[in-house]
Amino acid sequence: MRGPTTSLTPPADAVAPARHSGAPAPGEPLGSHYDHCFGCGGKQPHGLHLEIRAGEGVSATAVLTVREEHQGAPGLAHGGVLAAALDETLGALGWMLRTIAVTGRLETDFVRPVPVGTELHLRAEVTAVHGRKIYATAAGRAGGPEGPLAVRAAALFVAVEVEHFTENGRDEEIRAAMADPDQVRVVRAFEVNP
Ligand SMILES: CCCCCCCCCCCCCCCC(=O)SCCNC(=O)CCNC(=O)[C@H](O)C(C)(C)COP(=O)(O)OP(=O)(O)OC[C@H]1O[C@@H](n2cnc3c(N)ncnc32)[C@H](O)[C@@H]1OP(=O)(O)O
Repeated sequence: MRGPTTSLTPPADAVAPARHSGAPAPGEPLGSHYDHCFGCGGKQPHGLHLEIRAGEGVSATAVLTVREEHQGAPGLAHGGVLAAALDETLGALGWMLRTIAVTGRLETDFVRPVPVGTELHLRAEVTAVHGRKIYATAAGRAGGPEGPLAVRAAALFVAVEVEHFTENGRDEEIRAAMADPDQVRVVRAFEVNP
């Protein structure tokens, strides 16, 4: 039996990504997809609280300020926290395509250590689309958008229906999410994909 293709190189017949006509203008916040999300949720006390903004084309940006609670070694960020920030910024690209998509594969290179207090400037972009598969890359630079490269990632996201969440999530949270008009608006925004 054949498993999933794990290559992060788009196939030859992949197409260029198309920015959705309803995507926010470059610089505008994309908003959180879920209040309790570890990456972007405003109501998640343990979260990264990333405010992700639309970029040019099919790209997005965010700034992670590395805090004490993000440490993995004395004074240095934990790699898993940095990978989560990359994953979240990449995940927000779904807003630019108006497609609900989840991470299938995330490959991360940790290029240099990231001290507590660093402002890590993240930028993610979709590079290609092949059916349900969305190929994307991301980078995190220390101190500014042109600062030294600290982390980078290549990823494959897979487009899913809202049932991916309703059929797999815990009932309690699903019920609460579907009773929240703001959350329903988020889902509707994704469903309108002409
Ligand atoms: C009610 C509330 C609503 C809330 C509304 C919120 C909306 C906005 C949510 C946004 C959220 C973002 C948040 C941050 C990003 C995360 O962190 S997402 C969380 C982490 N990711 C996950 O939990 C995903 C878990 N994995 C899965 O569910 C399934 O494996 C997947 C990824 C959906 C794929 O399963 P599938 O749908 O059965 O697809 P499948 O047919 O196996 O594969 C389709 C294609 O993808 C390829 N593929 C699949 N997996 C892989 C892989 N790992 N590597 C390479 N290729 C792969 C296959 O080879 C296949 O390719 P082709 O044969 O078509 O060429």
